[in-house]
Formats: sequence, C-alpha cells, structure tokens
Amino acid sequence: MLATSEFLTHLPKCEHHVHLEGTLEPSLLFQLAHRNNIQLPDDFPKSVEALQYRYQNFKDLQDFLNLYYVGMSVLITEQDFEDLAWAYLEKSSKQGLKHVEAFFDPQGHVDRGIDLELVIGGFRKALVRAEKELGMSTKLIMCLLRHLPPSEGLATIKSFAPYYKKGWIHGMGLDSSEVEFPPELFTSCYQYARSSLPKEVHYTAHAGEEAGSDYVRRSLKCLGISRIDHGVHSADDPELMKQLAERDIMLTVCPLSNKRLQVVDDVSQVPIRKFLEYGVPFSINSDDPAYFGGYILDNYLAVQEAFKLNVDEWIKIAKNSVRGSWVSEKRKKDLYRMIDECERAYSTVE
Ligand code: HPA
Ligand SMILES: [Zn+2]
Repeated sequence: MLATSEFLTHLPKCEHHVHLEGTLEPSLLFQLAHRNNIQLPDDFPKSVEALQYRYQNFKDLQDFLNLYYVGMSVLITEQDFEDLAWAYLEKSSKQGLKHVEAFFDPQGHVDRGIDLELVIGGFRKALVRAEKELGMSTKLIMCLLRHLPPSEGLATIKSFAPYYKKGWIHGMGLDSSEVEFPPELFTSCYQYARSSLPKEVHYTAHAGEEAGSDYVRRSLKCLGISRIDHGVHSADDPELMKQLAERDIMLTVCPLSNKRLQVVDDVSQVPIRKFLEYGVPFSINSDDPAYFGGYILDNYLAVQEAFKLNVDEWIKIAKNSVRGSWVSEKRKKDLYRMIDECERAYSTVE
C-alpha cells in the first residue's frame, strides 16, 4: 500500500542531522539583527523575501556556508540561542518529531567573542523545555569546523569537556567545507576526544556530501566514527555499501539539502532505493531547514514524491532511524511502540 502524506505526518520521526544555526529563519534573523544592533554586510539581502530568494540559488556547499556564517552573527545572547532552538523544536514537533540529535557549531560563536556558556546554556534551555512540554527526547552534538586548524578543534574539545562531563553534550561531529579538508586532518582531534571525554560520547562526521565515497571510507578508517552524515556518495561504491550494511553504520541523509546545494539535480537522484536494496541503514533529515526549504516532514514528503514508497518501507525507515539513535533502550522501546501504533491506526483507517 502506498504511503500517504497523512500517514507520513503522523509517523514518529527521529532527526539526526540538523544544525541548530541552520534553523535560523530569515524573519528571526532580521529580528535578532535589529534586537542586537548588528550591521549585516552591505551586499546581504535586505528583506525576508530577498533572503528567501537568495536561498533558492546556492551554487554549492561553500556558497551556502558563506551565508550561513553571516547568518549566525546575529546570535548574541543566551535568549537568542534559546529562541532559535525553541522555534525549531516547536515547529518540528508539529511534524511528528519525537527524538532529535542536534548539531551546533561552537567555533562559529566563540571565535566571534560569544561566551560558550551562553551558547550551550541557551540551547540546553530549549532542549530541556522540549523534553518537558513536547515529550521529545533530545541530544546535542558539538561539531568541529573542518576549515579551521585542527589545533583549534582540539582547544574546542578541551573547553567543552566540562559540558560533556555534565551530560549536556552527547556526541561530536565534523562539518563545514568538505573537499579541501580531508578527514585525516582531524584524526588527532577524534583520538584526543575518545581518550579524554566520557566513554558514552558518540562520534560522527560529515562525509560523502560533495566529496566522493573515498571520504566516507577514510572517515570510517581514521576517525573511529559510528555514523556518517550525508554519505550519499557511498552509493557509488558497492564494497563500501556492503561494509556500511554489515557494520550497521547509519547514514543521515538530507534530501532537500542535497537538492539545494546541487549535490543532486533532483531528490529522485538521492540513492534511497539503493540504500534499501543493500540494507544500508539511513535516516531522513533536514540539515539546515531554514536555508533548504523544508523541515523534517517536508523531507519525508519529498522522498515520497520521488520514490512512492509503501507503508512497510516507511515503517522500516522509521524503525531504522530509532535503532541508529543515541538513546537508551527504554526510550527506543517507547519509540518503536509509537511507530507500531501509527502503523495500526493507519491500517484501520484504510
Ligand atoms: O550540509 C552541510 N555540510 C557541511 N557543513 C555544514 N554546516 C551546516 N550545514 C552543513
Ligand atoms: Zn550538515
């Protein structure tokens, strides 16, 4: 039976690939620029509409990142970080989001002179509130910016170690410009993190978004990670696909992002069917929803429009995304139960 949009709206979802700074909607961006007296660059679009229009015409990842870093410059106070994350959580909850593992880019803030306490404090407040008021489970993943020197990545790990120890941050990732900054540059950062942070911390990295499948292979080899962010180019390498399936390495796929950043011409070129055929686990995510034209449900709907998946396939995707989540077995059981309930409710409606 073909899945409908009503079913997809209600299907319990987990998001593993969303940059909180990438949830900054143009309206909030201008509001915060005003509230904090921030002068945006002269060539920055002047209105919500002009900015939205600009977001529809990214040439590539770097073209997006250039705007993304300007965008985050309006985030100054703890309240700003809280407001940003809360707007994302509230909106996504209405789209069936039950569990989120959200990225943030501390170097993008600390390097502008923002106190790390304000960044993490604001995000934490919104996440705790979502757990209480929206019934979501939440985790925070700190990313290192790969265009900055690894020595600065190391210093970032050291300065955020107290928050890992308090259990406020649960994972470490690697993002920003990919091709010119290969994974091997960050081997020592990941080694240091594994030897000094609590053993419960999980590790991931962006790989195979603009770069080829060899960056996925090499990231797995040198960074000791258990998940790959994007990884869509893995599909070009059958041996790697087998390895991902055997080792149960989840790919956090972001279809609308891939389209906006010209990784693919169309969502139908995201290798969803190949991942299903090879048994490569993947989740579907929004990446930077304010910039790429859609939140989590919009990404599910875009995949459905392109691939016409059936209910069984969606249930499998939803359950795989629970299995790949960094949460307790107890919470996983709850999430599986919610998915089973959704499946039952949907089959009785039909
Ligand atoms: O899609 C992305 N890729 C790399 N870095 C990023 N930072 C925010 N979004 C992205
Ligand atoms: Zn990303």
